[in-house]
Amino acid sequence: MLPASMTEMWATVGSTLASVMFVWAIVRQYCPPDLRTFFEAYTQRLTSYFNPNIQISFPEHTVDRFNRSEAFITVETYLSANATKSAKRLKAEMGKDSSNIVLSMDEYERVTDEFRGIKIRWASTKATTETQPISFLPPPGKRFYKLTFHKKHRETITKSYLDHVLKEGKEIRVRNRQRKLYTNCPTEKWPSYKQRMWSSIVFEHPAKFETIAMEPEKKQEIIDDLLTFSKSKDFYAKIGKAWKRGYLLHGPPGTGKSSMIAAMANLLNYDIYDLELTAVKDNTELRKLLIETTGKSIIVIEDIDCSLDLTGQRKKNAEKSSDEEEKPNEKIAKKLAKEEDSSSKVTLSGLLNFIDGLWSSCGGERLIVFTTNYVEKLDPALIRRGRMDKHIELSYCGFEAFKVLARNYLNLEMHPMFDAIQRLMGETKITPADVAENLMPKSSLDDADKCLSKLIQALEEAKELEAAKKKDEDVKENDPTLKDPVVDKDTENPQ
Ligand SMILES: Nc1ncnc2c1ncn2[C@@H]1O[C@H](COP(=O)(O)OP(=O)(O)OP(=O)(O)O)[C@@H](O)[C@H]1O
Ligand SMILES: [Mg+2]
Repeated sequence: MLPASMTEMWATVGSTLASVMFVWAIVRQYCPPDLRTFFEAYTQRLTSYFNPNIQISFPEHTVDRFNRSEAFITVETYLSANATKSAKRLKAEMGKDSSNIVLSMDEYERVTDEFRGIKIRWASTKATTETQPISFLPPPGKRFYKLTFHKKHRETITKSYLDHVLKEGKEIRVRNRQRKLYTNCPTEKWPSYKQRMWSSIVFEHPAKFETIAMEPEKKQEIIDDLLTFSKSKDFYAKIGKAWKRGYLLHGPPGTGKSSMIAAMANLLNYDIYDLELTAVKDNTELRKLLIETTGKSIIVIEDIDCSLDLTGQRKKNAEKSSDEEEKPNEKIAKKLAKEEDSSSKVTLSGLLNFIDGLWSSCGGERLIVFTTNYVEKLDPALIRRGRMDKHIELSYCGFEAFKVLARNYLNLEMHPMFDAIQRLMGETKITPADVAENLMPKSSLDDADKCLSKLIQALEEAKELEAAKKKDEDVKENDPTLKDPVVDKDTENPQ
């Protein structure tokens, strides 16, 4: 039992505390705001004098209050991945694609993190804001994360730990984000505020480098090239070059150019901007589109030879013919050509600027990929190294490429029919798309033998067709009377 004097003392302490709190409540309510702020600031200074800890807070909303602060989101991501392992109260929210649940620290929860042996405390707090005027904006500084550490670690925390949190948080965000496939909207719709320059869907193409059929060494070379590029931020900065790289994929139809672009995006975790050049009005619009793209992306222009008159030849010829005598039909044709021309005025120089002009450096970490079936038609300026740094030829299916397809489609490593296929592939040309189509089982009764027989049959047919064509050409070669009349397309009369 406590002695009487002790009991009395506790009673006095208790009643004094109650009185102080009562008086403080009165002061808080009736004290003029200026005086109250003065008191609070003074108390803060007094406590911080004795408190050995330092606090850094990351408020959710920045001054403009519309956007969530980047720092807050990054810290939130970092903590969701790292600290939620130890937190006892978690908050569950639906992920962006509504297919997964994202966990984060609940409000007023605390967790500890460790960095180079230093203990760091994180708390998720909510500021109790005074009554707000009616506003459509989110209340200022509503939620924030608070980082607390001992003042002797100030240097390490502010210099190294915060960098580590931001870097890791950003990496997790990139890993978790949903990738998008963008396409440019027709320019006449831009002024509408609802219409964006790029519209997007979620990018979920299953192509991977493992499923692309090509020689293993060539494939490895491309993978190494891409991975080296994605890790070369500092190197590009050192050599004074914008962090971007151009790829030209060329080859006959059905050899895997589009599939390779999807595989590239999946390998590097990049978005794809599929640029439809014919829908772009002029060079200025092209530049605007470029500015709207983000980093970690692949800008694709498919069939570049069809998108533009990039050879610079045809127009010159057309101009030349205008000096000569004009027939009525020619006049109409020219008028039509002019009208067509006004729909897209993107020029070769505009495109070159798009690739490596000053504007192209904004954003960084971008691949620019052109595809074409006819590389020889392109202007050499467009595809010179430095613009299109790496030229990749995707060609007809070789035996090594066939083995990749056989593994993917039929789960086959070896088969007695492989020898016949290898021989035939040496004698004739077939695209990977045709091989893939033959290897694809069409019913539950189609087994490996049936699919391989179908492929052999297709190869034999292709071989016969090629032989017949060659024979035809040889006959024409030896008999000049059978040769086709030579037609110059550029000067051809459009009658
Ligand atoms: N190298 C390849 N590896 C695996 N599959 C391939 C390959 N090439 C073609 N295919 C198959 O053929 C289909 C068509 O290929 P893809 O669209 O990539 O060809 P492309 O070269 O882009 O043709 P185009 O020049 O006509 O655009 C793909 O869906 C894929 O299944
Ligand atoms: Mg394609």
